[in-house]
Amino acid sequence: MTSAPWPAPFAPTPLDATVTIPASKSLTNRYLVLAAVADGVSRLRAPLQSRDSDLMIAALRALGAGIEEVPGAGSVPDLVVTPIPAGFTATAEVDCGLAGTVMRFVPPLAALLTGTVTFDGDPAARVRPMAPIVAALEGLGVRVEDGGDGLMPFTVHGTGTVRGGHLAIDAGGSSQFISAILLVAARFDGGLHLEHSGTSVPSVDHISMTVQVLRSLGVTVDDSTTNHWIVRPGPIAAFDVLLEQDLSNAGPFLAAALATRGTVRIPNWPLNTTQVGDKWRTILPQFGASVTLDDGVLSVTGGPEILGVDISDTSELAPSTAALCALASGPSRLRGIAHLRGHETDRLAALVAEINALGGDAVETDDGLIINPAPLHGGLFHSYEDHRMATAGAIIGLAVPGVEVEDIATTSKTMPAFPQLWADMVAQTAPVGISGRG
Ligand SMILES: O=C(O)C1=C[C@@H](OP(=O)(O)O)[C@@H](O)[C@H](O)C1
Ligand SMILES: C=C(OP(=O)(O)O)C(=O)O
Repeated sequence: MTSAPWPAPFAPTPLDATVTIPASKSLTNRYLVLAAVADGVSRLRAPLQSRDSDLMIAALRALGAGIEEVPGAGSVPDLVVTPIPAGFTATAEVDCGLAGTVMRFVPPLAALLTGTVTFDGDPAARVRPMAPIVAALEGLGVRVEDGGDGLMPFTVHGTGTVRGGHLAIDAGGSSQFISAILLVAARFDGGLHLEHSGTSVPSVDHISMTVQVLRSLGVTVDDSTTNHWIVRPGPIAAFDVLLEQDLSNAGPFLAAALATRGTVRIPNWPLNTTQVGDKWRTILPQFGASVTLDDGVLSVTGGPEILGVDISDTSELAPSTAALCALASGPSRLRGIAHLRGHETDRLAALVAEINALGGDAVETDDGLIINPAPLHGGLFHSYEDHRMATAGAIIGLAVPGVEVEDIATTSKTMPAFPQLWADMVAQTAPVGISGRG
């Protein structure tokens, strides 16, 4: 169900705000999968609570994992995960919603069980690329029944073991195809030699995250040859981990500093992280912001104007980046993001449509966007059930009076608290006008 249009807070004066962001989706859902196949009971401290993590928890419970909420140190409960018992037989239907991490990461795990597991999701999920996962499982000797198109819905018929060995897939559509197989590969009889057979893999930082998380749990992964990953069969250690905040979801809040020529601070910024969102520290200065990281506090101050940029491989940071480009005084180009056409929506088309509907000048290229300066006006910014489209609209709305975001509740995919956190951030600087239409 969608909510009424959300009048995006307009900030006529510079913000001066401090914000804390909930936990990382990518880390929470990786650790959940790994806890389900680990050698003992694991604990996730301060995990993300969101639609994508809820869907992952429900999926893993349906596959036999025990997942219990217990009081944590803060307001968010910890999760204690008991792994799937050996020999577990599953007959389950997994709802993937629109979560790439659920639809890609869980089928290889289902292949390790005995039984039949059907995967389906939102209508928008049924067009997200899945064929390399289906092909990978079939290549590993697992029977998968689909409609012949490699899309959801499909059913995985597990026999309790996966033989492993050498496997070549084309992961040009999503890094998640690689991460998905790597996450459980130590449980394959012969381990795995995974090879990417296409030209380039997108979102490589997310693959590095997978590799580093696996290594931290004692799994041997060799990624020394480009486009090859070798995982040795063996134990996956149980763990007790405190989740980092989501640095990609920090993006809209940091962008708010630029959109209002103000300052936004985020405490507890991790000093060593595998999250792609750490790249904000190099992306935002290109727009003219000053960025410092002192005593774990990331502080971003917007410059007198937002400069145009030319940036490659922004991955899931692209929608927030594009929102800043739409507010910039010079032309911008975003490259290396063709695969965004297979994200929650076709993000390239959606960004062009919504920026231009507000008077902007954006065009698609083969692999990204060109966004030229143009005076923006208020209007309805559609979110396409895409959390990052909704937050892109919020960024623009800070600088342009009269922007409304359709379906702001879609931010619950990874950050249900977004509207509240955004309002709290804006309220930290008075006076503030709230400017909706009508
Ligand atoms: O592994 C992950 O946690 C993710 C990988 C990336 O997917 P793509 O490679 O499809 O961009 C990213 O965009 C997504 O939000 C999360
Ligand atoms: C692409 C994204 O999500 P998903 O994990 O559903 O692929 C995203 O969060 O930007």
